[in-house]
Amino acid sequence: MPSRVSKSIFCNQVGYLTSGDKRFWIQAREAQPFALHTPDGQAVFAGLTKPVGGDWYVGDFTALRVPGTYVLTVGSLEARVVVHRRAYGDVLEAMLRFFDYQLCGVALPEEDAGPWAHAPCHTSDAKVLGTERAVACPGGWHDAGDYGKYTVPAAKAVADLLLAHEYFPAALAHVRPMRSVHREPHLPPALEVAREEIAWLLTMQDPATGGVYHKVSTPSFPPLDTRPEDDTAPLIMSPISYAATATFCAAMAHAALVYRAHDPALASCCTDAAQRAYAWLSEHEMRPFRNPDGIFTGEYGDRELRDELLWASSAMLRMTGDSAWARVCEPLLDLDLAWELGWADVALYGVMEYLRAPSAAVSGDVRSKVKSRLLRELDALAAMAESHPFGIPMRDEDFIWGSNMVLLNRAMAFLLAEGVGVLHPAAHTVAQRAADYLFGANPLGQCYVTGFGQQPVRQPHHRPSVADDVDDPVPGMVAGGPNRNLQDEIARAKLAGRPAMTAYMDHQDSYSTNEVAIYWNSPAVFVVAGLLEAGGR
Ligand SMILES: OC[C@H]1CNC[C@@H](O)[C@@H]1O[C@@H]1O[C@H](CO)[C@@H](O[C@@H]2O[C@H](CO)[C@@H](O)[C@H](O)[C@H]2O)[C@H](O)[C@H]1O
Ligand SMILES: [Ca+2]
Ligand SMILES: [Zn+2]
Repeated sequence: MPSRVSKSIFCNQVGYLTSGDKRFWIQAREAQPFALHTPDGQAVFAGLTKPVGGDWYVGDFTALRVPGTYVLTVGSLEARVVVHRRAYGDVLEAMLRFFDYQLCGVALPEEDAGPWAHAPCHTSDAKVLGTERAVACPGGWHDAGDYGKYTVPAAKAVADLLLAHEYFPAALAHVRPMRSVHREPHLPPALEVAREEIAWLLTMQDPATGGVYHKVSTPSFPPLDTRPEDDTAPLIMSPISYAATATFCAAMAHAALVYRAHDPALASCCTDAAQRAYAWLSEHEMRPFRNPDGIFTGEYGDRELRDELLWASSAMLRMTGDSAWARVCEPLLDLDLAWELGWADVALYGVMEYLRAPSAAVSGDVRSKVKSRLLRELDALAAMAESHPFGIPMRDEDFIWGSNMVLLNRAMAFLLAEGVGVLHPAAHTVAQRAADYLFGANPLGQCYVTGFGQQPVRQPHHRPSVADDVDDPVPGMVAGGPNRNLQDEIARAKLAGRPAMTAYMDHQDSYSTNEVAIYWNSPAVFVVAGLLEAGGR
């Protein structure tokens, strides 16, 4: 098939860090000279693109380390590129403020939320399914484009934000959350934002048994053009589940450590909650959650629950420093679980908790075995990135529902590993390629974050953005991204036969490619903060 010649330059539409590596892509039949000029026409850099597979060519202008706004030209094509020490400062702030926009049960005032302000929503108690028991479970974040609040993905999102704070506090220090919606004492930004979800999670634990409800939602998804405050169907608490209780336990144990220095009262609540949740796990079987009759919102079903037990057990190990927990974790670390950071495959969170636990509490042999496997996992991802035209650790089969999260989780794994001494030479290159891809360096030239780039997401499957009378969507939201499995009507009608990396549509009805979710934004916050922190040095 004749190779196609680019109609555009595919580059990071948000910008490039002054000291970072800087690349763009084009489609061509042979290598092309390229140049960068200042707006007044002064040439500052010239180079030649190189083939990277198929008809893709890459241009590298890493050596340009003078901050500024430039015009990149390749033949008759041109693009505007920004080079700056904090090129990702604004997008990082917007991606963290997304969680405040998702807040449930509070008024988002105009002074903070701008035109996307709204009145309090979902303020009624929830009924425990099948009973007359009412539970107050206010606050927390709407999960995604819907208004459900689900324990399992909440645990991932919270863990990611806590990790971002622990790893990259300097990069996050400049971010301004919506101050008016947060209680005193004000905390470092990621902790301030995450505290709202932690406070809601605590309401999801059954005081009598320590078990944790799987979700609170209306029976069905409301229509897409429903504003939060207009979603007044009754709230139902779906049954306690093993997955919810285990991921809750892990998130609480992690939070207990992080908030000890900032909000001791919250930290001690988290400690108790984690202990009671683990006690429930010890008395219950690993039973996958299934939507009960009459409940049609998101299921977050998951048949493999040993990874959730690993995450809970190793979080308890790190929280207590008690080596007895290591004896529980070690056999689970030996299993052939998927070491990932997903909402269903969570083992890598457990691995990280184990490796970050006090060394006196773990076996030195197991620790080094775990580190070796982690390095092998990263080697496999690095090999994928090496053979991908855009340098991302993705194969065609990885372009599934939430593929942008898959990519961001993989980049996050490299940066997490660095924090426990598992250094991979490809770490920062993979993280930068993931950001380049997310911000526009992809075959669609799509910047997958609302409000950013020359071609931002404009029609996300996000009820507040659809239902309001504001043209622009809520900013800072990461869209799910290409999904080759055609899992919504629009995708089936318009995307059939498309190459995996282009099976995406910026359409409000394409929920399987264009929704947004708290646990798609959370790895993005981690990775972009990591790039900023490294670039800021
Ligand atoms: O769309 C984001 C969420 C909006 N709130 C309701 C949730 O139910 C929804 O979550 C998504 O729900 C989808 C449907 O259950 C999940 O999709 C599944 O994701 C799996 C991979 O995680 C795929 O293997 C599988 O084919 C696909 O159906 C996807 O991960 C998950 O992010
Ligand atoms: Ca699992
Ligand atoms: Zn709400």
